[in-house]
Amino acid sequence: MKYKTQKIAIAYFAVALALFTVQVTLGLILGWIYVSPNFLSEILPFNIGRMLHTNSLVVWLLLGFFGAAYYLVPEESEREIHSTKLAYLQLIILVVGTAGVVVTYLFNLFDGNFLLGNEGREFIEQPRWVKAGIVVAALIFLYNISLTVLAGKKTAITNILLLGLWLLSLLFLFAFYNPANLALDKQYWWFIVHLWVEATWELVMASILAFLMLKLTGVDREVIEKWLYVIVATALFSGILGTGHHYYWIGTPGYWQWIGSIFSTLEIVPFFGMMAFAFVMVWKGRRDHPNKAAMLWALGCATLAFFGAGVWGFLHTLHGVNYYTHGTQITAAHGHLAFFGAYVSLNLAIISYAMPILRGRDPYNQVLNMASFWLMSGGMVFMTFTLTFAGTVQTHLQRVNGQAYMDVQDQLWIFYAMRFGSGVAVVLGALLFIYAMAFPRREVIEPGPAVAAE
Ligand code: HEM
Ligand code: HEM
Ligand SMILES: [Fe+2]
Repeated sequence: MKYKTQKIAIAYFAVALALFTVQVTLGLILGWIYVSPNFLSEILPFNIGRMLHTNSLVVWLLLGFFGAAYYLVPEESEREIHSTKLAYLQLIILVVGTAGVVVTYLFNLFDGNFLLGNEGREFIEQPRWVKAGIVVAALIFLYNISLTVLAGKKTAITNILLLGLWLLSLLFLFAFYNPANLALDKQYWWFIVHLWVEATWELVMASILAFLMLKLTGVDREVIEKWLYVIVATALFSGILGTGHHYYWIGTPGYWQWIGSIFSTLEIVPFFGMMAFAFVMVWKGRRDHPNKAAMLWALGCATLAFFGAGVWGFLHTLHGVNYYTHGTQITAAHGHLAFFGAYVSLNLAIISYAMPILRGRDPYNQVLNMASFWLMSGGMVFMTFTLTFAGTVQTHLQRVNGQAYMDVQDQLWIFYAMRFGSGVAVVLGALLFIYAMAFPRREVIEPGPAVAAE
């Protein structure tokens, strides 16, 4: 570790991983409710658990991005972070906001209250006071990081990271705009939900991957920067108009069906680019970096993101297909693998790389970390298949044959049972990851002098 303010990242990563455990455990509960619908129905209704599952996902991913920024910006800018105090203040605000959300959702408090009640729009259900807190925290973060970058060396990696973080924060402001007209409400709602994961977060992903490749493979910075610019340009070119794939059936004009189909198909390009980038860098790289687990997560991230977002996204993005699959388990299959591949794995990659350095622990539990990669990724891939099968059957019975929703659900039981099984693997993988990062490696018993002499 070259700069002492990089240590801020430890706190962010620790809180992120704690929330990650909460998120996947809630997923498991939701998965069990699908198998046994009355499970916990009095204490934790499905809709509340679902809000907590998706919101904790987004919050921990963002905390991970913030942590990644606090780790890599000093190294890139060759400067300490402008203010350590502000960085911790930002974390405290976010933790208090998260606690507020959990309490409000769990006990269903302040229903309908303008400031304190939850808003009920998927992913941005947070009460308005929490949203305001998020904006304050984001402003503190942007101020702190921007001043650091401006005072120091500017690299393509920090420029693109900052661009992504600024744009995603600005887009969050649409969370305050909730028009009464449902079509308009949805139109702006996708500005956050879609333009986050399919535009601005992609910039964050590309820059963090670039940083990891720079460190892990030792390829020249100029080569990495060229790739970075191409990826960012194709991401923005396709992703912005690609929002149209959510405008097919919400009451917007019909031309969106063509704009959405064409541009969202092009969204495969940046994800393919990131995968090709990662593999070409490893192939060209001269460095044999000892942290193989970080490399595994980085390559896994680029690959699973290509499949989850690119391939599974394309599967249902043409409007002729989406007409049938909209809002079925096909959507859930894609949502899970895309989020896991792109953003969960990205965070686990940078955490795997940075934590051993931050905590001065090298060698660390690397083999366990790699085992957690296979367990978690295997579980998520299996879950994606079970949901894809469930979604295919559902689409046919419900959308083609016209059977009632609940009658169809009854016939999908076996897929949901298998999804639950894969969820168990994911949760175990997550716990293993945390164990590998949190605890020192057991001492390796060196051969004694007698053995060595043989
Ligand atoms: C890191 C891993 C995970 C990620 C990234 C993730 C992500 C998500 C996302 C984005 C949604 C909303 C999906 C949509 O609107 O289509 C969701 C819902 C859900 N997730 Fe997960 N999840 C993860 C782990 C799990 C696990 C381990 C389970 C357990 C089996 C699970 C079960 C569910 C269920 C049952 C829903 C509700 C789906 C519905 O409304 O029909 N998730 N998750
Ligand atoms: C990492 C990037 C991505 C993530 C995290 C992601 C995640 C999601 C999630 C969670 C949903 C469900 C939203 C909801 O209805 O609540 C969704 C919907 C959708 N995604 Fe993605 N996605 C990504 C990239 C893509 C790409 C590249 C494509 C196209 C090639 C795509 C095509 C779609 C389509 C068509 C829907 C609407 C499904 C429906 O009509 O029900 N996604 N995505
Ligand atoms: Fe989208």
